[in-house]
Amino acid sequence: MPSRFTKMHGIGNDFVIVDWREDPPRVPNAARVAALADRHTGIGFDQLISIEAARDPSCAFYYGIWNADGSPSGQCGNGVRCVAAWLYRDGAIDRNTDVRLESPSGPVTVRVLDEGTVVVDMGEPDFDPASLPLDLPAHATYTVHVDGEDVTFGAVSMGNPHGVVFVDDVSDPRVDRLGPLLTSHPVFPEGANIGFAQRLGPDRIRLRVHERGSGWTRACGTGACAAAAVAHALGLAAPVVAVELPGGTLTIEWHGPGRTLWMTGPAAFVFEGEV
Ligand SMILES: N[C@@H](CCC[C@H](N)C(=O)O)C(=O)O
Repeated sequence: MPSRFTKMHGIGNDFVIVDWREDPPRVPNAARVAALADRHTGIGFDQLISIEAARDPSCAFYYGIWNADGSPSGQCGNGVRCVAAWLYRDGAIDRNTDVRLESPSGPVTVRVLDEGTVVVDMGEPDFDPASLPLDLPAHATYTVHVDGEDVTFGAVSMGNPHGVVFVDDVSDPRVDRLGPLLTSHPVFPEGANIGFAQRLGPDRIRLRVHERGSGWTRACGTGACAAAAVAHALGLAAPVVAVELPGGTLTIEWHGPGRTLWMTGPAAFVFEGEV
């Protein structure tokens, strides 16, 4: 792994970004990633993100994503905004211009509005259980038995797996208990990111996300997309929703099946480093 990195965050979901554009594709050692992610003895981050040469010729660059435990992911909403801001600062892409970037789960389109704000076309939310994967027959919502209680959730893939549980209050201790249990529930054979969504009105959701491979994070971009998409599909949300996470707010716009979903939010530089 090259020693230089950029520390960034998207509303408190923090990343180490590494520039591997000149290097052949590689998979970092999971134990090494976990050691670097350690907040006491490493750099500390929720995800490691590499910027690499695109494999798909229709895309400008590829980005790889690894969680704090070293496991790979297919998508990262806050991360892709940071990748776009990094590429803009580097002079590799222009502002106010649509640029296709390749994630492990396929292309997304980013537009840097200024160095601190990025709009992303995240593609169409995929409610097919096989896409997560989720080992249950397709339905609007699913109910599983967890720790002595029945828990109902909606499920969607945003390029990575999400379960969304609607709750009266995201600060309820029940949320802290259920998050890790649902993330590793056997109905999700590859694990899942679990969002707990408190509906504040048709255009506002408060959300906390327990992320697969990284635990509770201050924000999860794909989690915000998933919560807005599930809420819209259940008739609980308008097409444009402000999703309040502990670290800040994202704007999510989705007009329903057949349409792609847009996420708008900030990307911030923290420091440059070397290990
Ligand atoms: N923080 C991310 C999601 C990162 C990946 C996730 N933990 C997974 O394993 O799928 C975001 O902003 O979307």
